[in-house]
Amino acid sequence: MLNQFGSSVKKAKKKKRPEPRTATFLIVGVMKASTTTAAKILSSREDISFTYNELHYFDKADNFSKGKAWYEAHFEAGKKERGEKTPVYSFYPEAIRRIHEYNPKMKLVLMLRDPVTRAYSQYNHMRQQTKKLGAACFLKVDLKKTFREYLEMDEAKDGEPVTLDKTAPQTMLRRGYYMEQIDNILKLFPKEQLLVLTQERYNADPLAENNRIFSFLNLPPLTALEPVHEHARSYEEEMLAEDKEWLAGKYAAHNEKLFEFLGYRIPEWTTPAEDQK
Ligand SMILES: Nc1ncnc2c1ncn2[C@@H]1O[C@H](COP(=O)(O)OS(=O)(=O)O)[C@@H](OP(=O)(O)O)[C@H]1O
Repeated sequence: MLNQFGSSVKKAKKKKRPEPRTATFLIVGVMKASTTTAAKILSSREDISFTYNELHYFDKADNFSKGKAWYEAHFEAGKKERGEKTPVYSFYPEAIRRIHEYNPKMKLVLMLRDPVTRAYSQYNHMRQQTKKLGAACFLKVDLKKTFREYLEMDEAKDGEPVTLDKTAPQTMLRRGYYMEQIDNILKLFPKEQLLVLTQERYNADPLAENNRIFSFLNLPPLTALEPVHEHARSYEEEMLAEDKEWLAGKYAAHNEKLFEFLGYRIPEWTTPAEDQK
C-alpha cells in the first residue's frame, strides 16, 4: 500500500522497550543488625526482586567500575520493587552520594542495633573470618589486638571524614554513631524515603516490623511469618564489662541525638551505669 507521498507503508512494528531493572530500594545499614534475616524474608516474596547476597556496588571500587548494567543484571524486570542489602552503605558518605546519583527516588531502609553489642558482634565476626580465611580476609583484623585497642584506634580518628579506603572496613566504634549516618543521608534524600528500624524490635516482633518495610514499599502485608535467624554466630568470649561501660559512655550523646530524631527512646540499648540511677 502507498501513502500520500507515494512510499510504501509497512505495518509499524512497535519496538518493545526493555522493562526497567533499576534498583528501587536498599537496606543500607547497619552491619550486624539482622540485615541478612531481613534479606532472606524480602528475597522470598514473589512481588519483589531482592538479591540475598550483598552486592557492594556503591562502596567497592572494583564492583562500581563494572557499571550499572552489571549491577542491574542482578535484578528481575517486571517486579514491583527491586533491591539488595549491603549494610555498609550507610557508613560511607560517598556510597550514599553514589546511590543518590543512581536513583534519587531510592527508598532506604536503615536497621539499627544497640551500638555497644553491634560493635562487639562486628569484632567477633572479623576475628572468626580472619581465623578462617587468613590473609585473604576482607575484614581482616590483627588477632593480637584486643577489642578495646581497635575501639581506641577508631576513637583517635573521630571527626575525620569517612572515606572508602582500605582501613575503613575495620572501623568498629564510628559505625555506631548513627545520627552521623542519618544526617548524611538526609542531606540528599527526603525523610519520607528513609525507614529506620531497630534490630531489638525487629527480632522481637518480626511480623509487625517486616510489615513496616512492606508498607514503606507500598506492598501488601504478610499475615504470618516463619521464624528466620540468619548469620547467628557463637562468641568465644563475652564482652568485658569495662569495655561495655566505656562504649556505652562513648555512645550516650550520639544515642540521645538519635532518640530525639526518632521521637522515642530505645530502652533495650545499653546505657552508662551513671544514667541508670
Ligand atoms: N531473628 C533473630 N533473632 C535474634 N538475632 C538475630 C536474628 N536474626 C539475626 N540476628 C543477629 O543479627 C546479627 C547478624 O546481623 P546481620 O545479618 O546484619 O550481619 S551482617 O552485617 O550481614 O554480617 C547476628 O548477631 P550476633 O549473633 O550477635 O553476631 C545474628 O545472630
